[in-house]
Amino acid sequence: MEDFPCEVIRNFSIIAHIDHGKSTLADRLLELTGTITKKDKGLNQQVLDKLKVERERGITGLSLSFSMFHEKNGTNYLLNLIDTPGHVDFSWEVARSLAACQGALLLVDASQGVQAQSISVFHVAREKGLTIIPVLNKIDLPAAQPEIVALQMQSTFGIDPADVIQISAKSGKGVEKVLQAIIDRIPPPVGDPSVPLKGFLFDSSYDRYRGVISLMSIQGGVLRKGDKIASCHTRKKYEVTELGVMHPEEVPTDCLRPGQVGFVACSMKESAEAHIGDTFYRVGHPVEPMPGFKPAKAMVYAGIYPVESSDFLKLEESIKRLCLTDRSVEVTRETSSALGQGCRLGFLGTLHLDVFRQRLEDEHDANVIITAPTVPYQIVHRDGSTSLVSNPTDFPDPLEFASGGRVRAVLEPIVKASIIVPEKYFSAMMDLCYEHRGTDLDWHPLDPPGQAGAAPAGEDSASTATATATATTDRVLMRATLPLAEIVTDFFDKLKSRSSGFASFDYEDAGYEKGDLRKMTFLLNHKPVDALALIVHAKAVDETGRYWVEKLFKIIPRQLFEVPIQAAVGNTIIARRTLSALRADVTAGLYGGHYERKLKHLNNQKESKRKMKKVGRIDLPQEAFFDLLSSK
Ligand SMILES: Nc1nc2c(ncn2[C@@H]2O[C@H](COP(=O)(O)OP(=O)(O)OP(=O)(O)O)[C@@H](O)[C@H]2O)c(=O)[nH]1
Repeated sequence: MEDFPCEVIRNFSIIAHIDHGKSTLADRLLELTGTITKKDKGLNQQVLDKLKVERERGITGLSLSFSMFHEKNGTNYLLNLIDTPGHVDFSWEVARSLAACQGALLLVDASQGVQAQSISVFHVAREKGLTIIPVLNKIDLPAAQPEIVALQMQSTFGIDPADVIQISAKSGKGVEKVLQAIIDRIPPPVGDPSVPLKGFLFDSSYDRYRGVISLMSIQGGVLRKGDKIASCHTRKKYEVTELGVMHPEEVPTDCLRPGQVGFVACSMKESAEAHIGDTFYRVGHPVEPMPGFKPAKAMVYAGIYPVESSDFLKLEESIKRLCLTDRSVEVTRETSSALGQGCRLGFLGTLHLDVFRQRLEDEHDANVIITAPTVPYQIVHRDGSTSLVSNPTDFPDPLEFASGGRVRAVLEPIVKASIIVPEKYFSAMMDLCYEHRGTDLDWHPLDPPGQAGAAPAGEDSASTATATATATTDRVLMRATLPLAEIVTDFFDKLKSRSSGFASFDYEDAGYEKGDLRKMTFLLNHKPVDALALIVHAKAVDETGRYWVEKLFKIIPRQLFEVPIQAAVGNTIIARRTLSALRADVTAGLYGGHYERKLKHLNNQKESKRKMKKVGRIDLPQEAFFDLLSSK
């Protein structure tokens, strides 16, 4: 690695909206630099496919970060592609991993145009001061409109259309120019080998035998096998057992030098110890950590319970195992009187939750009930202290807000959302934002005047041409401030269905704001069911109460006695329905003449029902909760 000083190194990332061709371009670059030869292409294609599947499912599977060697005009360059996570839930991690780069390829699909995530990743890259190389992909598609999309990039990002490189990552056309631009336009990293070691952790994966494998970028000093290093964040110490470059598989090296990027194995046992954005130093030689480090924070919480209560220990074991490979899930045990033992899990977002559930079901064969997702609320107490509440059952009751109560206010997380949509769906999107307590709504046209809009995100190439033809209107970029709680349920589904799939959406964290919120409880036969408690905005109390009571009414099986189903806020009942009793037909077989006997039977039945009501509680099967919480 001594042969590669900073001047011949380029560290870059590919940033793009989902499906715009990031992996395909990475694959082409590997091929063009001979990292994957045509001969073993088949084998490596499998490696890439496996990576992709892993990434789609596990999110933290293996990274697509690689080192490539490329000779140009007699100089041997070391090009490091640094992968960034591809979903909005991880936008904060994207920002961290970009800190290891000096440049980024901004990849935009020429048939779909600039999308919401293209804009957010562009801004992150620009804030980091990276050199941005605009690349238009998929120019081979009949629906591609490279000139129009280049103008869109000009009006949205201020990019000179002359700087835009047009490629087809699929066929390889134009990809050579991308390689040239990486060398010509991206500045080399700076770093001094003689200063104390400073390693920046930008990604990690998990290996069953070796524990956590970190990907690090060396900012200063030299890292060698056997070195004792420590984390600035946790202060934990480790010994480097293996290190090297990803080419594209692990290739051990003697050392990693400034500006270089590689893998480091150092007996780190759990993924949770590998914090993206953490800085490592040589034990005894502390350094100033890279700026702006914050550990990943969970934004969506949900309780997870086994459908069969007796499966709890098995479920807990499965959750623990999955957490070994996913550093960002928070886990605590919780008990519900309705559902028994379970775990409360914190996720980065709802997609993260879905992926986790999917993995539990697929890889661990678990059958689980997941409670409604909740965001973390900040409770401001009268004595000035604050606490976070992420479980509706811990949310203060209305009495506690009253004068003399312990709570002064509740703050809820809010986000700044961006939506890109053809103008004809604009008013539907505005309504959607207002329905979800959107404020500060602001918009402006995205496409230069008179240009046709592009195809909906996610369309496959075959239908892209038709889709482009239908979207004849210009597109607008809308921005709004929304409470996070409003977008963790069905916001995204509504956004897609009300825009016929044309809207793209992204959001970023925007801190906390005061919210007028209430804890809603549901009572079955006058008993509150903890697993169903919700936190609801004051204005939505009536509607939400009625909706859930109706849903419960449909799902709960009738009992031998009457069951009132109620929604309540504090002591106030918001909605009620009553399940009538199943009437066992004790008089069947008795006919007309025996009137007195019939009456006697009916009276007996009434008496026994009264008894049942007194002792009556509902034994809701877990499956009923499953139906209730998994249906929309
Ligand atoms: N026609 C055409 N299709 C392409 C091109 N580049 C990529 N694709 C296709 O576009 C789809 C998405 O490409 P990927 O490389 O998986 O996109 P990605 O950005 O890595 O996707 P995510 O990892 O899901 O964000 C795939 O079906 C590719 O085959 C291209 O230049 N032309």
